Amino acid sequence: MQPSAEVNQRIARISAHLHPSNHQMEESSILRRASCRAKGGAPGFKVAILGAAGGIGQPLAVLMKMNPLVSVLHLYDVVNSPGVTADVSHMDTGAVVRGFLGQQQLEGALTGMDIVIIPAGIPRKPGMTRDDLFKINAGIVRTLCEGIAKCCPNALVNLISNPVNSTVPIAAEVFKKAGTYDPKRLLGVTMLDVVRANTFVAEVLGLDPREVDVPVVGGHSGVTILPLLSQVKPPCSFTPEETEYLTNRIQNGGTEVVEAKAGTGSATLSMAYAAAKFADACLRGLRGDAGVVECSFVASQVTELPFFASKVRLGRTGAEEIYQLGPLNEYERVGLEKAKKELAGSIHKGVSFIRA
Ligand SMILES: NC(=O)C1=CN([C@@H]2O[C@H](COP(=O)(O)OP(=O)(O)OC[C@H]3O[C@@H](n4cnc5c(N)ncnc54)[C@H](O)[C@@H]3O)[C@@H](O)[C@H]2O)C=CC1
Ligand SMILES: O=C([O-])CC(=O)C(=O)O
Repeated sequence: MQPSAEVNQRIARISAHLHPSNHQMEESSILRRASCRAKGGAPGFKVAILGAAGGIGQPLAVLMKMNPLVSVLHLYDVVNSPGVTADVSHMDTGAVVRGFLGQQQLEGALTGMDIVIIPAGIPRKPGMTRDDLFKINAGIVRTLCEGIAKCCPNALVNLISNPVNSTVPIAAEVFKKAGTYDPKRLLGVTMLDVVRANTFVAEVLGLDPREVDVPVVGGHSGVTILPLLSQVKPPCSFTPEETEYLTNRIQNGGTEVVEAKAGTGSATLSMAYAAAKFADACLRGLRGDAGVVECSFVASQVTELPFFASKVRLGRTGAEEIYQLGPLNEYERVGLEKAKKELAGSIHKGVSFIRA
């Protein structure tokens, strides 16, 4: 017996879905959406990941697909996004997943998004500083932010690509140029420093890391990463040796992973966890939850520098309140001066990249 026209159509649809060529990908996801009942109607937020096929992007896509606050998840990359999308889309969680490949699909990836998370760009190899990534990643961030300014100017941007101390100022300048800049909506992701600090401090204190809260301020590179160990919760004290050990370990956590990975990349799994934790905080803020506070590298008046990482309260419009640093001890005051000196140069480098 010959299959009916309807069955043939259904088979063709399934086949396009399972084997999407790069060009077919968007078309097949449109067919898929048209053929599914009641999908995409769930309440929730729309999230895009740019660089979704990378070391951070892939596990982050899994974690965001698991987040019940996400109703639509767009996965964009310049390579391999069809495979990652097909894979993640099979998870039986609520979010509808759509894939986008290459610059010509950037608009589709961004239109209508509430949050855009950016882990696009090259990672470090042993012997490199984060600033060594500037040459390549600055241009990538500029292009992606031009897309955001055009397609979703009101989205919250979670910027992960290094060097964060320069890429956040780059993004700000792109948005200013486009006339869409809202400092509350541009958030440099420094959450991994907090995640590491909580873990290392908990180890020293013999506590569960989930009970520990360490504010980490400044920026996201070397001495600009400044853990405020005098403000750890639950309240505790450290010997000078413990303070020195913890500060160094937190500041060099990224390098520890880069060296252990021996040329194959930098932190991806812990970073995906940290990025998902931060994005979840942003989503809860957007939903209107009270008291959502995390550290982030943002436009700031906490110091004389135009950008600085500190605790921020996340709300319906982004970083709605930026907290002062609070009382610092002598060790932290010296650290703050070192951090500001290096940060000033990195911020200037980012700003000049767009203004020059
Ligand atoms: N903020 C933080 O705490 C951390 C930041 N990072 C940074 O995150 C970035 C990504 O790291 P990994 O995922 O390990 O690198 P990766 O190389 O594994 O992945 C990067 C992805 O970006 C994609 N990509 C490149 N150009 C693109 C473009 N124009 N548009 C969209 N996608 C593009 C690549 O195709 C690749 O799939 C690096 O710059 C790294 O230094 C890494 C760890 C922590
Ligand atoms: O160290 C790197 O290059 C990646 C990174 O930012 C981190 O792990 O904190």
